[in-house]
Amino acid sequence: MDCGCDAVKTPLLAFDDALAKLLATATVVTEQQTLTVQHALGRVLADDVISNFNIPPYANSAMDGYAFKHHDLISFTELDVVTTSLAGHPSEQALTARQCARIMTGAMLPKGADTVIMQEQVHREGERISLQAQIKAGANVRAQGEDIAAGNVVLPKGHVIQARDIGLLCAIGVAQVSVLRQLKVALISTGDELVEPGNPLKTGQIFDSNRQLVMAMLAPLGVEIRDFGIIADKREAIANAITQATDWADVLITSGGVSVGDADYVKEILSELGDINFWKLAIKPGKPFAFGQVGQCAFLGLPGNPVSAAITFDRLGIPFIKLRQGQPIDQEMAIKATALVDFKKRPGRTEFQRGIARQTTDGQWQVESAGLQGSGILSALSRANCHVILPSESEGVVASQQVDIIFYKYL
Ligand SMILES: Nc1nc2c(c(=O)[nH]1)N[C@H]1C(S)=C(S)[C@@H](COP(=O)(O)OP(=O)(O)OC[C@H]3O[C@@H](n4cnc5c(N)ncnc54)[C@H](O)[C@@H]3O)O[C@H]1N2
Ligand code: MOO
Repeated sequence: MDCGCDAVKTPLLAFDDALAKLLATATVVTEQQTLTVQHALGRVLADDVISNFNIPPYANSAMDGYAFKHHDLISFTELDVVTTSLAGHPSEQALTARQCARIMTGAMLPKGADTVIMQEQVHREGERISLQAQIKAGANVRAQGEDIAAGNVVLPKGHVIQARDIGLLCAIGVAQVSVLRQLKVALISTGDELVEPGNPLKTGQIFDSNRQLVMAMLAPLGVEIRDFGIIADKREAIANAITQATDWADVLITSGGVSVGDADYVKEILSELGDINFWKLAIKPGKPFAFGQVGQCAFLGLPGNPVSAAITFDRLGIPFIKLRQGQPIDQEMAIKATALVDFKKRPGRTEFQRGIARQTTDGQWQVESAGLQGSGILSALSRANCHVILPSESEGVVASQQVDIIFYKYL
């Protein structure tokens, strides 16, 4: 039993139950904004995007060569070159029997043509060509609308815009899109011992690493971040910072002060200003993680220990924020790996240990420990590439047994 602390009174919530509770409250932002396509990367579409154009808008050549009517080949072995079609400069001349057009890749097919032969497959003398290869009707022609038909939905509402979609949107001539607004995320570190990196370190102080780590994890999610910095372990200072942050943000992320120490005010103040949905999880690291609501703002109270902050934010914070932003949460697949060492634990909490997984030549996965598993050991977290997941009631695994791993994506 723990030390006479609140763990005695507050039962630990199972990881899956905590995640389910968290996600159950995750309402998606509804406000929309219009953005130029260039600024829409990573954003969530608020409406379907419909193409006003056929793409390609006109039948065109896939090769540099000669365009002609395939039917002519029944009667003729040679064709006269009567016009030229360049990309951006279509030929005005319609082809008649036994005629062909010099044509370049991307150029519009002249009227009367339905097939293109590449120039390497013809013999040209003056303005006459003879075909040196068999060719099928319609060969090397990109049909009008073969990629996208006018009126089709090219990207559905709710889609997260990827780099490749920017190309697609530009190809259909869309300059602006309607997207959901960014989720506003505020960050606070608490602790008298904390100093911003780059400043001198006095006795009893450490550098703040949690806020920067969480901000780095948030970067690919494209949220709007406001950094409220380091707040001293003083009730009033913490209450002020939390009030300011929750007035502005959709989600407040705090680090530290959620355990049971004499200066651990964060959880206490959050419960005074709002409601704690749950506190204390049956997970390791990250037991004192707290979740709740102050006014319209949700808060995620990360434990101060750096690895606990990182792991709880990865396992609980990222899916919550993705869902609030209207993004689908990652369908993570735990895979089986052979433990190369013992991964031991005590029953009672689900553990997310730091592992280094590698694939063998026969495609099997193996995992070793990334080092010390303490919740302050950032060097092991940095070396690791995956969570080694040890179920709550297990005592871990011994070397050569199979264990579940999940690769880091945001860490
Ligand atoms: N009597 C008990 N003590 C503790 C318990 C418990 O159940 N009973 N739980 C332990 C666990 S588990 C964790 S995790 C920590 C969490 O404590 P807090 O969230 O209150 O965090 P702090 O006490 O403020 O700090 C803990 C640790 O982390 C360092 N820290 C804090 N913030 C940062 C930061 N931004 N960057 C880097 N390092 C940070 C801080 O200096 C402490 O060393 O409580 C255990 N104690
Ligand atoms: O959960 Mo604490 O995070 O064990 O250090």
